[in-house]
Amino acid sequence: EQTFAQQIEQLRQTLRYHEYQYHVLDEPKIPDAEYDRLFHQLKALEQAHPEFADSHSPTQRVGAKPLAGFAQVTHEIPMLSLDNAFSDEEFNAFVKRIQDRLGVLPEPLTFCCEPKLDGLAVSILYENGVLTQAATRGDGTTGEDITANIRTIRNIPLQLLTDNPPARLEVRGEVFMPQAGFEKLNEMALAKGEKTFANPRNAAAGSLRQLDPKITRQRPLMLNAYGIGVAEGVLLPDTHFARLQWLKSIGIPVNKEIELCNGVENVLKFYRTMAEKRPHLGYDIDGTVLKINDIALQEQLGFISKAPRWAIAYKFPAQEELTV
Ligand SMILES: Cc1ccc(Cn2cc(C(N)=O)ccc2=O)c(C)c1
Repeated sequence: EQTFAQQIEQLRQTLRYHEYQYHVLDEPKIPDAEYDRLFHQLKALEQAHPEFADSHSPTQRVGAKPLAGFAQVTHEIPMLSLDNAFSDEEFNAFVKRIQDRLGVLPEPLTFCCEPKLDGLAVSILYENGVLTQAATRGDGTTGEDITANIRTIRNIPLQLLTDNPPARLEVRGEVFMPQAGFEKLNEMALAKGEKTFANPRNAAAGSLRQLDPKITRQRPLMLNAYGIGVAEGVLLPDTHFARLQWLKSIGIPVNKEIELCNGVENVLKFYRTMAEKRPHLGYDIDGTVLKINDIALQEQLGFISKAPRWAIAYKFPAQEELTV
């Protein structure tokens, strides 16, 4: 015979497991209706026993009331934007710059190749395994606190699926609206004489900017993680691809098209394959993101963050140190 507390905790674990199977592995073990039944069973138990309330329960996705405005969040690590390439030649020039900086390496460079989802970049902070804050990218340094809205997105876990969570883990990813959900949303908006959205990206942006989470909750948004910002109390894998696999293993959804490519030819093949897949992915992408997979090499290469691309300091030769 289980106590109510045990029943409630068991249902929470069961729901988290099924959310992982459905949203992260795309391998549901039960029909949607069965998940729905369990979900409402937990809700009823929690309402009957408020002493066991827990804000991280799978039932706690919609905040109480609308916000008056969005607080600001300063990113501990800036969320920088990417340089663009628009041709094979420009990508080759990018690789050559890397090789010149690294010095020619024995084996070909390994790239982690990802589709570039056309949505909004967000930062989601988990402290001791529970979701505590989420923010938009903003200008890269400061974003808006959209925690309440992010909590309503069903494929974002409110709690990481691990027994020993990191003290702090910042997940970075793209929030997007699949095309089918976008079309359904615009149909409903038309039927209600409300404004429609021009494209899924605008619809996602508009949905995340809602002050009332009850509205955001009705929007078909999803997250795909693409990286890690702050990480404390955990030893991360030493390649980007392995880090994404780790995120997936603890319940964070990662795009299934991501793959490793050795050498430039295979990267360009990935780019062409994604161009072919683009019309039937079910969500908008505006290109690919190609990253050096090895973290040590990433750190060796660093960022061109502060330096503007349009200005350069042309210095005089160093003067001989004045000896006194
Ligand atoms: C009514 C209803 C309930 C749940 C879902 C989607 N879904 C399914 C599962 C599942 N099958 O394990 C788990 C989580 C979840 O979000 C839909 C589409 C509709």
